[in-house]
Order: sequence, then C-alpha cells, then structure tokens
Amino acid sequence: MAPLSRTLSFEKYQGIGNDFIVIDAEDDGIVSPDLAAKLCDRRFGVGGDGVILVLPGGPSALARMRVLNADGSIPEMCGNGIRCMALHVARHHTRASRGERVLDATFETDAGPRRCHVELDGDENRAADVTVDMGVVRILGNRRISLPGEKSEWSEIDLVEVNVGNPHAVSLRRPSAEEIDRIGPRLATHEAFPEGANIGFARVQDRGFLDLVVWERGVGLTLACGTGACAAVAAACSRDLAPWGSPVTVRLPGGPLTIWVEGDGGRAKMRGGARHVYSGRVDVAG
Ligand SMILES: N[C@H](CCC[C@H](N)C(=O)O)C(=O)O
Repeated sequence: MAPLSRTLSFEKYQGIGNDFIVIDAEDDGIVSPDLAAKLCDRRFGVGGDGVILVLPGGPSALARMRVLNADGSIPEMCGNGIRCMALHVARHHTRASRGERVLDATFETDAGPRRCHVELDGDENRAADVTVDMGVVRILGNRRISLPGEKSEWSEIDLVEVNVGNPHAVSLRRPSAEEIDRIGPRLATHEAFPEGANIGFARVQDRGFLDLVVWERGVGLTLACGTGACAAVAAACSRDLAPWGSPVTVRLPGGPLTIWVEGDGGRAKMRGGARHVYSGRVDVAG
C-alpha cells in the first residue's frame, strides 16, 4: 500500500539570501525533523536553509516561531527567519487595504519573546526594514581551538564564544573560502561546543563596519546569519574593535544588516530586509 500522500501549503521567504520555507501550523508536530530535512533539500525538495513554523501565540504573543535547520535540528532562534516570519504575519495579519502598513508584534521563540516592527512598503511582498529586539547577547569567553591534522595557519584558531539565544563562536580573522569550507564544519561540531555552534568569520573594516560569513550549525555556509551578525558585533565590541551601543553595519554575502549591541549581557537590535518569494504546495508522503 503506497503511503498516503498529503500536501503542505508553504510560503518561501528570504532574508538577505537566508531562505526559509514558512508554514502556518496549529502545532509543531506538523513538520518532523526528518520532513524538514527533506523539504530543505535543494534537489529533491522545495529547497531552503530551514523551515519556519508559524504557530499560535500565547496571551502575550501574536504567534510562536519554531525553527528547524536544514538538517532537521531545532535551534533556539533565527534572526533572518524571524524577519521573514514577521513579514509573513504582517502580509496576512495587517490589511494593506485599510492602509495598515505597520505591524508591531511580539513573537514567542525557543529563546524567549522577541519584539518585531515591520513596515510594508508599496510592494506587500517586501519589507524594506524589519527591526527586531534580539534579546540579551552574552560573551561567554575566548577559546583557542585546535584542529589536529589541519596543515594551514588555522590548525589553532582563536574564537570569541557568544550566546545570542543560540550558540556562536566568532573568529575576528578571516580564512580563505577554501579554508572556511574545510574548518567550518569541524568547528561547528567541535567537542568544545557540546550543543554545536554557528561559526562566524569576521573582518572588521572600521569601527562601524564589518564583513562576515557564517558556517551555520545544522545548515552549513549560508549567505547571511542574523544571530551571527549580532554575535560578530558583540565579539568585535568585546575587543574594542567596534562601539557598544552604536549601529554597526554587517555586510554578509547576501546583503547588509544593521546591528546594535548595548553591552556584554546587554540587548541587541537588528534591522534588515525580508522578502516573500513565492507561495506553493508540496507533496509529502503520509
Ligand atoms: N543555524 C542556526 C539557526 C539559524 C540562524 C540563522 N539563520 C540566523 O539568521 O540567525 C543554529 O543552529 O543556531
């Protein structure tokens, strides 16, 4: 008996190139980790860096966000993802016809509540700027990690460990693309990080501007990482390479984010774009 097929409606969004399959759901069982991995496959599935489930909120949240990484793992938080979810909710919650272009909402996440501000510009598929209170950012310390067998200068690497609700480790020096491809996956799963870690490779251009690329836990190299941008700015500030409390432009391969970090243990704020790409239905075996 062939498994019963069923279809899932989804909407595809991207936040500066970090792309997500967004699904409205009544409960978080609708997409298992295994199904999330199949949906994210760029050949056999829809394709994406992750799945975002938009779930009923509670008394103090308009909705709840559950994120599943492309490998099916479940992270605590996703910066680009919550901007995409905020746009999704704004598109379906506010009514442009009533001239409502702005949505201020709190979303529950697995890292706690996050306040979002969305402004729909003329094109309701695009939010030029979504601003998110990214919660408390904590510097956990400086780590020197050894990579046995690595023949390059990166056989030992200094990382700043930062928690943004999810775990990050930031290098303030930038290996080559080939070196990142080699050491990124080893660092993301290194025993020094029992929960795994998102590995940021930053190059500080000046006190208000840094370049960043992130090898993400459960995904791999992405075009952008919102929590990673907050972690990189906090790491740079902790080394007095960027100013606490002032806006820092983080240039990622997929586009820019503006990040403010109040201080070590202070709150971070993120501002960046989000875009609806298309809506679809996908067949999933029962
Ligand atoms: N891979 C991350 C979750 C997605 C974070 C990233 N896409 C962002 O925009 O913050 C983790 O396992 O913690």
